[in-house]
Amino acid sequence: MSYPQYCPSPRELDDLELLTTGTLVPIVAFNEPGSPVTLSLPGDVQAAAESAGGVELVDPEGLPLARVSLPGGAVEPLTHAQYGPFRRYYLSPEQVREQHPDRKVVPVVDALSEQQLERLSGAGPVLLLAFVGTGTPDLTPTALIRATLAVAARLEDAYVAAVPLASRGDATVDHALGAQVARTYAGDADVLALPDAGDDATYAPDVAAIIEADQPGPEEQGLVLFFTGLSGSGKSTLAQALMDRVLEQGIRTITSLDGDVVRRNLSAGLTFSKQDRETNIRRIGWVAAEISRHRGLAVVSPIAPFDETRQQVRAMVDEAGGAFFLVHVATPLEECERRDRKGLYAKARRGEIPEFTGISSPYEEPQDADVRVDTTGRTIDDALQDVIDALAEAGYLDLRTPPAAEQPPSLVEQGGAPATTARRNPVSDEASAPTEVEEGALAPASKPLKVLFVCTANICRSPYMELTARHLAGNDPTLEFASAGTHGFTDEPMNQPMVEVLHPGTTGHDDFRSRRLTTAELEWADIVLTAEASHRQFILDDNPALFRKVFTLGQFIEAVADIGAGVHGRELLGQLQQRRGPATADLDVADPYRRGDKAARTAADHIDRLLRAAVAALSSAGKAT
Ligand SMILES: Nc1ncnc2c1ncn2[C@@H]1O[C@H](COP(=O)(O)OS(=O)(=O)O)[C@@H](OP(=O)(O)O)[C@H]1O
Ligand SMILES: Nc1ncnc2c1ncn2[C@@H]1O[C@H](COP(=O)(O)OP(=O)(O)O)[C@@H](O)[C@H]1O
Repeated sequence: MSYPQYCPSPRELDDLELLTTGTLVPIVAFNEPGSPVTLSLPGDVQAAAESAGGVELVDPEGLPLARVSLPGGAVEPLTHAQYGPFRRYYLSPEQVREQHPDRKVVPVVDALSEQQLERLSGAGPVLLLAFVGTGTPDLTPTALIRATLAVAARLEDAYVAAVPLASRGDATVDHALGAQVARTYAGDADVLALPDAGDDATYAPDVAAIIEADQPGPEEQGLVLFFTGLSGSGKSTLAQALMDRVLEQGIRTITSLDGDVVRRNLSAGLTFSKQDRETNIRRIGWVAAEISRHRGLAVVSPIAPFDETRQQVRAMVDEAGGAFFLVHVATPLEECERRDRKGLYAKARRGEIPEFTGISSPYEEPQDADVRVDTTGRTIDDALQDVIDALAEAGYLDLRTPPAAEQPPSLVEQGGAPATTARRNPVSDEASAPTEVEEGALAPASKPLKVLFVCTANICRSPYMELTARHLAGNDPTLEFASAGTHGFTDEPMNQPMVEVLHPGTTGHDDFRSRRLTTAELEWADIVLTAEASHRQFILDDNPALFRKVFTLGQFIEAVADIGAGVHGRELLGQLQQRRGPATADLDVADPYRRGDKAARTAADHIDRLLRAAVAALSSAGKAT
């Protein structure tokens, strides 16, 4: 009967290696009575192992390392771990006694100080035994070996060996086990235990440099910004606004793992059962932790309703050496339900969505949040400020100072797309030279404002918007228009029912051909106006940094109405951020495709109403003349 396979924890993997090399003698097997060297199997694996008589332990990549018999826990090695930096220094007690006999063995769990070095210089031939197991050194294992090699180079006669003795989280047990291992390595020679470095310790310059490089300050550390809260609480909105600020500062890059986006990609197919939600969050946590391992910044915004799973993510990030910062977007259920921007709460109340968080599935309020923000009755910028202040206070990220070149908001060019890249003008289809506008610099008032309309296939609504807007604008030199589709085919003509409802005198429909939305077009545009919220979301999923310039046409007009008459062009764009309301479904322009002439007429009338207000507000012609 074949043994079930199991990949143990990092601590257990370290122990396995030590058991197979005889490092832990007199302990020779897992789970000896009273021994701290344990292997714990999940219930199903334990049951299968008991009936098979043992378990096969594999490394995280699935390579079989050893068989462990049950009961008894005796270990039969299959392969030795052969990889990892400085592997050549991982010597067994037998190898040490053979290669480096009669040396005092000095256990090392941290970089050695100048004072400790001084102590060693008169000690004769030594073997510095670096304890590099999981959780033992404060430094990473590689840095501890590097620092120990640097110290050995300063001594007259010293060698270095490494042993992966892991911490059990109990100082007394760790100390006893460490002493026992050191004695095993020493054999007949002595063990020389150095006193702790103490607070006044100083380090040789090369050792100090190794410590510093290994322990980045909080501002250089990887960071996982974790927004948790009910659906509609404002997680994505705040996360996106925060990412804008990070990108504007230009110091760090970001990986965004938005709840909805993850569900469409990394977690496609998962449901909202407790188990699937946990899987979803652990996947997000795993990816985010890997990003933090490489000192990146990951911004994640799932509901993450369960405390235990959030704690697991915290532990994963911690293990990867990153910092975990929990933002509880604590907008109460009543407010989220009032917003109901996706209409999901209403459905959940009607029983059409089972296990809906806050209604029929629990949300466990975090007790360990680094900051708690209730967005009720507050502007996005105001709520964001709480997060920014808390981040700065924690020392991870200081977004309080605006970029040096910050200009008065009404004059700053909108959007986060780099302004120095070559831009294609989608209207004329000519490649334009790189613009002379530097990021953050004033956008010359004389430059036309570029408006991009977006719908699904660029054959009904967005071409109608483009052509009608141009018709309404007449010869207005302050405006340029283009359109594109999120999906669908390119080079299709405009849909005939929509051509039929164009205003008399509107030109361009004969030559019009559909186009798929590209990054170049998004960069070209000063403002992007979409037919539906789903188009806006589609763009923001891939380009969260464009948050400030993408609106649904209906959402834009609501904000314009709020700002009032008399504000035009770029000045208007500057004020939009403060007046931005939600892109709710009732503001969408319904899709008339294949729904007959009446639907085309309805869509055209709806668009006309919105466009008249839009063109009047976006045009600076009245002001310029
Ligand atoms: N049953 C149920 N409960 C909660 N939410 C639901 C459900 N069904 C669909 N949705 C939509 O999915 C979004 C939440 O997905 P998450 O991946 O963040 O949820 S979880 O963390 O796995 O619990 C959430 O999006 P946000 O509003 O952005 O939070 C909802 O739009
Ligand atoms: N102060 C605020 N902070 C964040 N969102 C706000 C605020 N005030 C109103 N809202 C609105 O609440 C809604 C929150 O939606 P969203 O950010 O998608 O939430 P979640 O990602 O938590 O589901 C948006 O429509 C947003 O415009």
